[in-house]
Amino acid sequence: MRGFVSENFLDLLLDAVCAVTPSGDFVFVNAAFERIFGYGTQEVVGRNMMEFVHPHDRAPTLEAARRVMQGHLQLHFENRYIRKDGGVVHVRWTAQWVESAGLRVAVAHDITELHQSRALQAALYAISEAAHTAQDLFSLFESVHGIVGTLLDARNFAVLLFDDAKQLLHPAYQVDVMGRAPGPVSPADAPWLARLLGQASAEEAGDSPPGLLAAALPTQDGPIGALVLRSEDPEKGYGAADAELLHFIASQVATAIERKRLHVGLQTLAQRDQLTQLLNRRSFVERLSAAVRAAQERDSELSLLFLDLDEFKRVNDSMGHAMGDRLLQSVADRLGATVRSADVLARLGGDEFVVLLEQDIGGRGAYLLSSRIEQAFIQPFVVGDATLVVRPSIGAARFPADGRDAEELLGHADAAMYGVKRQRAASREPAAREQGRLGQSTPASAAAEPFYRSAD
Ligand SMILES: Nc1nc2c(ncn2[C@@H]2O[C@H](COP(=O)(O)OP(=O)(O)OP(=O)(O)O)[C@@H](O)[C@H]2O)c(=O)[nH]1
Repeated sequence: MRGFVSENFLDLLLDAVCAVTPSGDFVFVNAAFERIFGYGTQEVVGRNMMEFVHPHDRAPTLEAARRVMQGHLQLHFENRYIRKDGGVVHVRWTAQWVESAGLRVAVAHDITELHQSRALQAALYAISEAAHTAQDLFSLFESVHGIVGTLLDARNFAVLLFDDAKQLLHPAYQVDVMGRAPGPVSPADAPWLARLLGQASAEEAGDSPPGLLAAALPTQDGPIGALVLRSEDPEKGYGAADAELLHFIASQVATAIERKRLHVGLQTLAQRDQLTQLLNRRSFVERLSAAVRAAQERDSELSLLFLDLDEFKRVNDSMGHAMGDRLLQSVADRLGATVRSADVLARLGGDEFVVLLEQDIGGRGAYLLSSRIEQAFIQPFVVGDATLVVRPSIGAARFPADGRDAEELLGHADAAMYGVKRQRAASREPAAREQGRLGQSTPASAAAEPFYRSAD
């Protein structure tokens, strides 16, 4: 009966059945073994099973085999094998030592699909988690890269985002093991990308380059870009199942990008001054408070500069509020170009600006920056047809000497700035009196001299 069963039923089983010697050499495999692993009987009998085990799983597999040899019935041991076609197959084993035959007998159930759906579920969860936790789009793409890498060969991976204005796809993130770094690409020059973005038909586009796998990032308003994977072995490339998988992932990534963009947009809106795009008062005070805490911990110092434009009101009064706005924007740009990238620049409101020197190099650092700003304002501002000369009064405060917290420091720097402004006004007074300007209702353009002037 036993012979009858083995001869007639073993090859009908969906699970692989095999028998190996104590050292792990195959002596028998059934037909399902070939369906699962890709190797026929002739190709494996006499070879050691460890050759086929995924390198990462060899140690636990040897340990499981040792336990079977000790007489334990091994149920539900999971490991991975490399299929003949190079693919990875996940299997769940049941194995037993058969003393009478001197062989280990094992039955392997293919759980690759189950594993893939589990991995996919985990990946989708991780992508949505990353959309919430990533600080910005780049870190979101870094996380997505890692996640896609758990499912597909993503050693070469790029996220291309579509720039509507320029009609170009920009690599917002790309990692390439060979160091290739292609720049922006126009769908007009890459028909396969045009097809992905729905701008060309399959007939027009033809096949995508060998070894490439790409999926559009779909949104309700159309694709916003694409995920692109490149295999190092174009012969092997990616299959239809991989394409389907990437397509599915791409739709989740597109949702995550949209969510992140919205979040970053709202965050920027809340943190930035809308006129100049500099940090606003609220976020500057947060930043200053954090810097004070850090300086306290490090037992170090920091400096703060407080700037207020002299007689800015006259620009508004004589040339209009819109012109005043444009001057404030130009002032913000010039300040941005004058401070170091490590300094934190903000507009507190009106014509008041502040600079925080987090990487402080002593009181001298603040003094030097203050002089540099004064120098930068010597050059007139050209706003539309007008050439305007405007100067800032600058006050400074240092932590911890001038204040223990953000509020005290700002108060001190503000007061110092007013001291400078008063001195200046006092030194201007005699000259203004001479010209008969004080106490008179004078045309703004005349009264403004020398603080601003219009182009002729
Ligand atoms: N164009 C424009 N003006 C603003 C804005 N916010 C505030 N202001 C004006 O900026 C002026 C600031 O005036 P102050 O700093 O008090 O006065 P000032 O003329 O600069 O005089 P001093 O600071 O004493 O030299 C006020 O007239 C405000 O109405 C803005 O967003 N745009």
